[in-house]
Amino acid sequence: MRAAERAAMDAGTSEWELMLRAGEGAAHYVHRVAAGRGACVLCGPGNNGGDGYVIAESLRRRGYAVSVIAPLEPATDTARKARSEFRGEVASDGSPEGAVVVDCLFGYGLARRVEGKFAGLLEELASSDCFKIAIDVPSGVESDTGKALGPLPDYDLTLALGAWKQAHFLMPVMAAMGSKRLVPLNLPHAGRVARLSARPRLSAPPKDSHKYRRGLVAVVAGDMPGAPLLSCEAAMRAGAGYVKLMSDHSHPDAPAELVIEQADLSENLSDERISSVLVGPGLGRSDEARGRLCAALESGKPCVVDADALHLLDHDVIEGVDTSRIVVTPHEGELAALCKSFDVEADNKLDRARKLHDVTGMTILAKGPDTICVGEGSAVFFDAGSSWLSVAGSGDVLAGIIAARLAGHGEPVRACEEAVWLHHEAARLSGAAFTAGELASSVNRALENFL
Ligand SMILES: NC(=O)C1=CN([C@@H]2O[C@H](COP(=O)(O)OP(=O)(O)OC[C@H]3O[C@@H](n4cnc5c(N)ncnc54)[C@H](OP(=O)(O)O)[C@@H]3O)[C@@H](O)[C@H]2O)[C@@H](O)CC1
Ligand SMILES: [K+]
Repeated sequence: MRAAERAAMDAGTSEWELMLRAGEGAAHYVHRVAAGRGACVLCGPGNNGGDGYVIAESLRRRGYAVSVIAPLEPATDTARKARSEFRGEVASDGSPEGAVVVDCLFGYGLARRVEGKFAGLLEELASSDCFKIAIDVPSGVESDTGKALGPLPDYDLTLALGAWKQAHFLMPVMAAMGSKRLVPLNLPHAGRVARLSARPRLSAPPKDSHKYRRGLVAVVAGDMPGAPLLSCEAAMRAGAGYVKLMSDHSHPDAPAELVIEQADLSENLSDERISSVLVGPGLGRSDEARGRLCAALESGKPCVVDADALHLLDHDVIEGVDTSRIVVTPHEGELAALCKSFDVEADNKLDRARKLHDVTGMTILAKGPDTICVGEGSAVFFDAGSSWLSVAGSGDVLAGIIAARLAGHGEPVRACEEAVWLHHEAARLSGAAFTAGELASSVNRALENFL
């Protein structure tokens, strides 16, 4: 964000102009929700506070009763200019009062724990029943990592300025931001920025399609039959033309359309019509399971590695394998296990996923309420899906969807993005307290909504 702002300034746009765009753009939203009711703006010493004075002046000109509380005088030239342009009163003390309170204490310049008067204001805000708006990011939050450095009220609305910051899509702060909106500043993009996954557009199979062209997914099963069946169901409903279950067990509950292949796994996986392989759900963690994982990876096909298989992955297992074709789908505990196996250390989820990708070359879909995908290109973030997705078998369904999308086009990051959207949409269609089986059977209806 700083680089983008610097580039805009080097190209002739002043910092003041950027602050006006930010403040006026945000004021527009504040005006819409305040709808004439009294507003209070909390201003910090940096440019986030500067935005606050611009917002306050914009509201004042619209006829609002606006109060401003600023515990410290502005510390930057641009914030001082914003302060001098505000024609209303500024108090250094007081309580946030008014139907709407706008929090401009700190933005991405927050550098240490919030204490003293600033912490007091955020605590009062937290216990108030006003409508709470955070400008850029909630003021007690480190914008790169989402780490809380101070009190974190439950906001109703967060207005990101110019671009999304990583904290907008990371837990636990993501859950405290309320609705999120982006105020455009018309900045050029610069450097490695956070990318929010855009709603994908999927297409129906072409007129001359046949089952292999749509993709043949091989699901490698192990000791436990239930999980891979969920993955198969999801893969069939996520657009794959053909799904085979590679299993040495009998599956009396398997649907008639699922082909089950037994015996020599490596031989079966050498079928050149297979376009992706999923291994992990129900695999177990025995030596035999490890052998099946190796067979899946050695097939050279694009491969989704999930669940038990994540505990078996290490440097030896991926030795000589083209890891750019591998997608791993760890939840928090599995991510920690993978980091241990590959000697990766980092103190937050995003950095763990990034480093794991750098060390292994695999695409990492780090699951959770704040799912992140790190593969080729910049990290991809997602808006939260239904919290009902926290149910056993939900990951098996997601893995099956990824395998189906991967079978269709072979692009790991794209497959992950499409799958997360389909998974969220299937959850939305399934309502409350659904089972993983119901989730899997909603995937084709979800797909229909992206055509
Ligand atoms: N640059 C641009 O072009 C544009 C930027 N824009 C806006 O600027 C925001 C970034 O502004 P910023 O860099 O001035 O940082 P900001 O978040 O206001 O805070 C820094 C100040 O707080 C202080 N401080 C830090 N931690 C503290 C603590 N715990 N407790 C107490 N004090 C603490 C710190 O003091 P210091 O650490 O230097 O002692 C410094 O004085 C950005 O989020 C967006 O809203 C938009 O207007 C668009 C144009
Ligand atoms: K803020």
